Amino acid sequence: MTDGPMTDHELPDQPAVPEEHRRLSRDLRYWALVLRSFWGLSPLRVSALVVATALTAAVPATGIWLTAQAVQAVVDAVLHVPGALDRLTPATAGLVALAVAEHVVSSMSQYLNSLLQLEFSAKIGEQVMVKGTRMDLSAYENPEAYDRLQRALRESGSGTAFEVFEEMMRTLTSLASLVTVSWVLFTWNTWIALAILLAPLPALAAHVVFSKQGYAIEYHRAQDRRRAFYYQDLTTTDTSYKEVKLYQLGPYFVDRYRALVQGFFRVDRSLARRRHGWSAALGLVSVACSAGALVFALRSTAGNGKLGELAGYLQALGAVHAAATGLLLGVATLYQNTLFTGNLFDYLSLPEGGITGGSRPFPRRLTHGIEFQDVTFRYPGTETTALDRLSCFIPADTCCALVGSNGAGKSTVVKLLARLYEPNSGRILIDGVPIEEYDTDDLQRNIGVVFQDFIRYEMPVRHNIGFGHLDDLGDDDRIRVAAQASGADEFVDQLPGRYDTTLGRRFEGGHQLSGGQWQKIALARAFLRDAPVAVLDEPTAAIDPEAEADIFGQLRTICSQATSLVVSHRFSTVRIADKILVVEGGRLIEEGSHEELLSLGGTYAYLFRLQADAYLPEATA
Ligand SMILES: Nc1ncnc2c1ncn2[C@@H]1O[C@H](COP(=O)(O)OP(=O)(O)OP(=O)(O)O)[C@@H](O)[C@H]1O
Repeated sequence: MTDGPMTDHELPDQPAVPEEHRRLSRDLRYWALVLRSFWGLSPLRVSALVVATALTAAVPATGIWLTAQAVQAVVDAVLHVPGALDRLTPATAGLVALAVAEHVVSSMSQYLNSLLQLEFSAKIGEQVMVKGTRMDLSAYENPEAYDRLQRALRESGSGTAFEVFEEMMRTLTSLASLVTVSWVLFTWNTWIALAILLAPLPALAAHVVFSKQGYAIEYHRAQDRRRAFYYQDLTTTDTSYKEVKLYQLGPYFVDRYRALVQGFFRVDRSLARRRHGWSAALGLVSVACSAGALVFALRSTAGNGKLGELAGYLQALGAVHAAATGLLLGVATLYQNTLFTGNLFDYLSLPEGGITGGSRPFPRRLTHGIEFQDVTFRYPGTETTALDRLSCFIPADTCCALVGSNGAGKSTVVKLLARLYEPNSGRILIDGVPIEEYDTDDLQRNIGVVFQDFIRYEMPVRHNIGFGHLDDLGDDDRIRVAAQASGADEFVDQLPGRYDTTLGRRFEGGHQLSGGQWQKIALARAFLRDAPVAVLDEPTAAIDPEAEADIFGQLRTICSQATSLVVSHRFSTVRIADKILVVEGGRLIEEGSHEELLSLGGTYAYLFRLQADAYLPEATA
């Protein structure tokens, strides 16, 4: 994919709307999903809305008929036709009653609509969140899947699903209005009825065609839109500000953004030109048709003297135009919004968490250990082999270190152990039992992981640590003990609200921490978990040497109570491990204790000496 936006040249004449989206059956499925969602919110309100819709639909035809009756009664009264005034009174009363009823029903519909909209937007946001928690990690790490997720998120906030529901109701109303008005008109004169009914069609056909194209453009633009947002993000967030400023990257990102947005504009402008050109041209055909209907109606009335019907035709011209416009715009908007809403419902109906486990509870303490047997793994959608028949053993109640150069596969080992991915081949055994036999939730509850890119929750310290074990959120003692273990207690005690101080800058009163302090908080979170398996991916990277020494002491304590895996580039951390596993290119190349590996004189010894020399050049000279 190039970095430039889609240009006019790349835009196909017949846009490549994905095949799936062309199918009516698919749209019907989305409509059914929309209806089911709204019905689920409140069957009573939806039923009331359907009744209101039916009543609204009957208004134009009733109005036309009553107007014709009233006008004819007036004409007859002027001509002194007997009984004319008797017909005028009920027709007038009917028109008044109709106006009142229309007002009441329309107010009620608006109220019901706004309630449903509020309920739906609250509910759908929650559903998207819940779904996000149930998706596999691959949905976040694979660009295509991530795009889909972003589109769904956009739809959940944009209200298009509600518009689909609203349009469905409006389309039904317009359709029913057209049918009832046609019925009245056809009873008067077939040709006039046909002319009136067909008049709006040409002008609106263009809208349907161009809505499809509009959608196709947006659909294919998803990546570029995301890129544009990304450039915006880089120039407007606190985390990127310093580097963007000092490297003077601002103008570059603005230029990239501008190039993308101008590309969007060019394509949109071209579409707008064609859309409006065609609409104007076809609109003329509609105007001609309406004029023809008017001429017919006038001539016919001149012949038969039915002025009541003429009044009905004149009113019908407006009513049919409104209903047909409502219908076709409704269908076009419905079509477009259905496609967008499809993103949301497709996402909500994606298969959840392909990684399923068995029912075996995870052991409270390992007795044998963790074993990778010939494990091979490729990230979904890639050809790179991240782990290549990796075999290694982490004995129970020991502290193992995983070392290797960048991209060697260390974090991938952590992800497989935490069941965020499944190996393509090979087995992972925990206490001799294949990992997939354990209940996945239980397994994940029993692994305390500190990821390299741990989360900095912009919430109080208590939550930042308490999230390690939610049940302990209110247990001050346990939270403090965990903070002591990671060395976080010292600076937390200096914070204005201590454990209730909000961290980060996003929210009012927030207190920003240094990188190392955040890391200590993340460690405290893992310590609180008190899990039988502890995995620390670069646990001390941002921590000062003094604190590091303290944390090592704690790590030793943890290691004596849990089976631990420490991923680190710092050999001062690594050397405390009982066993060190050296990986390269996704394979285990060396293993043993620090001393054993040093005497082996292989990769580990080389890397260790490299680092030690950097610290103590004279000592090792
Ligand atoms: N989400 C991903 N999608 C595709 N490939 C990935 C993904 N994450 C890692 N890889 C690839 O898998 C291989 C192993 O990556 P991994 O992150 O496990 O290395 P690592 O040893 O932890 O590296 P580092 O020391 O830099 O953290 C690398 O070739 C990397 O490019």
